[in-house]
Order: sequence, then structure tokens, then C-alpha cells
Amino acid sequence: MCQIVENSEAAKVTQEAQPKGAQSKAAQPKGTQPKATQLVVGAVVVDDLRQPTRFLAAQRAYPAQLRGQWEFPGGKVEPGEAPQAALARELCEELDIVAKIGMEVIPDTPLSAWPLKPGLEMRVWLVSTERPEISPGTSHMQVKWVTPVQALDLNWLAPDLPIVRQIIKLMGAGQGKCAQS
Ligand SMILES: Nc1nc2c([nH]c(=O)n2[C@H]2C[C@H](O)[C@@H](COP(=O)(O)OP(=O)(O)OP(=O)(O)O)O2)c(=O)[nH]1
Repeated sequence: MCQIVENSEAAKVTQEAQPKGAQSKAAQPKGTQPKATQLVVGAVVVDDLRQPTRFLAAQRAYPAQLRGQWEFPGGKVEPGEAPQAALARELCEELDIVAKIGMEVIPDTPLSAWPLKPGLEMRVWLVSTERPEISPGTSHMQVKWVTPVQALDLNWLAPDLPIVRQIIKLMGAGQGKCAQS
């Protein structure tokens, strides 16, 4: 059973990030306000936070239309939940790992999150874990450590492709378009 570890830097960002990304549960009369964007958080679990050479790709088990495609482990932020807390929770639930959260991987565009589809966007962080042997659990058919070249051979969820390219750029350059947590 994993547990959630928060370092002070992560906690700092968590506090800052909450108003930006988390959904508000404030009751609003139906039809009077635009629908809030649902935030998804994803993890690029890397072999080394400072000098990543490989990262973890996860093959979705469900729903049927997404089954077999590759993604970053993670999931939806719950109402009132801080994004990084949500990420740690999802990694604990899905992969039974304790996450050490590093830099955020952000788009080159002015967008603050990666668009997935209308009403859905994702924030992504580099993450490390003490335990490299990671089992897929029930959310994923399999997980595997990939180099940038190997990552390009996988059938990723379409919205993830720009994120994969950004990570590959980051790995190639030894630094990238990241925001310090
Ligand atoms: N986790 C994850 N979801 C992604 C990625 N790329 C992408 O388009 N998505 C989409 C798929 C889903 O429509 C949505 C995330 O849903 P999810 O099923 O992972 O969320 P969850 O674990 O909280 O599950 P649930 O409570 O809705 O069942 O975002 C990705 O890399 N990781």
C-alpha cells in the first residue's frame, strides 16, 4: 500500500495551483454558466528527475474505445483537490507507487495546460519513484519503460502526442520547457 509524500516545494505549488486547475464545486444554476473545464493530471514517471533517459508509458485497459492506447498514468482532479495531490493519489491508486513530483512539463504555447478535447485539459509533471518495478494494476494492460525512440513507436492517445514530443525534446536537451515546482 503506497502513501503520499509531499515535499515542501510540491506543497508550495499545490497551494498556488489549486485555484488555477481545480474544479470549483460551487453550485451554479444550470444553463447560466459555461461548463467548467475538467482538469486531468498526468505523470511522466522518469528514471531520474534531473537527467531523465527513460519514462513510463501505460497502456489503457478501459474504456473500450481507449483500450490498448498508451498514455501517462493519472486521472481526473476531484472537486476541491489540488492538482499535485490528485496526481499523487492517482499514482498511488493505479500503480501503487509513492510519487516524488518534479518539474511541470508545459506547452510551448501560452496555454497553461495541454488540451485533450473540449472541456478536458491536462497538466503533466515529471515524477520519480523509489521503486522501478512497477506493476500495471487494473487501469492498465501493461506499463513499460521507454526511451524517447521507443516512445515514438507506441500508439499514444492522440492528444498525448504533443506532450510526448515535448518530453523527448526535454530529454534530448537535458532541459526543456518545464516550470520549476
Ligand atoms: N490519465 C490520462 N488520461 C488521458 C491522457 N490523455 C488523454 O487524452 N486522457 C483522457 C482520457 C480520459 O478521457 C481522461 C482521463 O480520464 P481517466 O479515466 O484517466 O480519469 P480517472 O482515472 O479519474 O477515471 P474516472 O474516475 O473518470 O473513471 O483524459 C493521459 O495521458 N492520461
